Amino acid sequence: MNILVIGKYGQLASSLREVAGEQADQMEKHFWYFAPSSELNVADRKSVQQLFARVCPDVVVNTAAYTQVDKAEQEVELAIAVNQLGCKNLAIACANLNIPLVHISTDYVFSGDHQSPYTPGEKTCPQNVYGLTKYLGEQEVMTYLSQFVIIRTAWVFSEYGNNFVRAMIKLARRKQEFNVVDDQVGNPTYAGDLARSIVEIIDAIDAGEKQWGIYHYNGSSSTSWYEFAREIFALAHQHSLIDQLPSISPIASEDYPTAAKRPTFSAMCNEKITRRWRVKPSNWKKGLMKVIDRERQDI
Ligand SMILES: NC(=O)C1=CN([C@@H]2O[C@H](COP(=O)(O)OP(=O)(O)OC[C@H]3O[C@@H](n4cnc5c(N)ncnc54)[C@H](OP(=O)(O)O)[C@@H]3O)[C@@H](O)[C@H]2O)C=CC1
Ligand SMILES: Cc1cn([C@H]2C[C@H](O)[C@@H](COP(=O)(O)OP(=O)(O)O[C@H]3O[C@@H](C)C(=O)[C@@H](O)[C@H]3O)O2)c(=O)[nH]c1=O
Repeated sequence: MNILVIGKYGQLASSLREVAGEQADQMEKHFWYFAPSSELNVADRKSVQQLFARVCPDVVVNTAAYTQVDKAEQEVELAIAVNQLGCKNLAIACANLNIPLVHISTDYVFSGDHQSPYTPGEKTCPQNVYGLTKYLGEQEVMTYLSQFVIIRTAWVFSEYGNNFVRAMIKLARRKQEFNVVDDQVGNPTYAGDLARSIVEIIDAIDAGEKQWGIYHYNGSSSTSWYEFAREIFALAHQHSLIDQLPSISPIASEDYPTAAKRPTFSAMCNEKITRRWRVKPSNWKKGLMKVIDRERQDI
């Protein structure tokens, strides 16, 4: 199959390149084309159509998004252009070619007032601009296309780009004391696991499977940002990535003011995606170890 991935240097796109590159059979079975933002602006309908005409994809994976949660509160138009209009352009281009779109969305479409993991059919109620624009992007995909797999994921981290794990490690090298919020709970997701699952879903689509719909994919257990930070530091210290364990204090969200409000609880249920597409949920603790290993190699 000709697989067109929208995005090349973002963290999920980088993990997809690594996973696809690692598996010899992937390179034999499929042709992977990764389009960076310098080549394709998803908000520009004409350039989307031109790229599709050139690559002639059999399936498209959209990893591109405006992902700066706090900045989105100011840059509303840009967030809408990428996260909503971009999805509309991709969905229409896929519909014209009669091909499926695998699109990535977020746990931030939910309000966070739940006590048990959100299932894909549950009511959405975004609390911030980023979450709202991602929700609107989902709606565009469902309006213009019938063949889609929307994968909502959460708290993604990896060896690449900016993410909470790498930010914490950087912070620990500069500061010995800081505060981390303890009243926001979610399921971290290792981008390498999500990438592997996307590859498996593409293989299943190639084999004729058509379970179109919305799915949730995140880590198999929940934690707070504070507890997550503690695990990051414990492992980083144990494996000599940082010299000293920093002292971190758990705080309430109201004591860590941010431009965007975040959901207090956004754990999502993996049951539907594991049953229908037979993928494994992310083992984020193993993923964390891989990121720490890579950081050590890079010292
Ligand atoms: N990071 C997280 O914690 C989470 C992310 N998600 C979702 O997962 C997906 C992947 O996120 P992640 O890899 O972390 O995000 P990144 O911010 O690391 O990467 C975003 C990507 O979007 C591309 N991009 C941005 N603007 C445009 C544009 N106008 N046209 C084309 N491409 C553009 C960038 O291009 P380039 O490659 O050139 O830099 C980059 O590849 C996104 O849909 C995001 O909403 C969901 C939940 C959690
Ligand atoms: C750096 C830092 C953050 N925090 C808090 C702020 C926030 O509530 C929480 C997480 O911060 P971040 O800004 O790294 O995470 P955030 O950008 O909110 O992460 C989100 O990104 C988007 C793209 C998604 O789709 C979500 O699933 C989620 O992963 O940690 C602290 O409490 N102390 C700190 O020192």
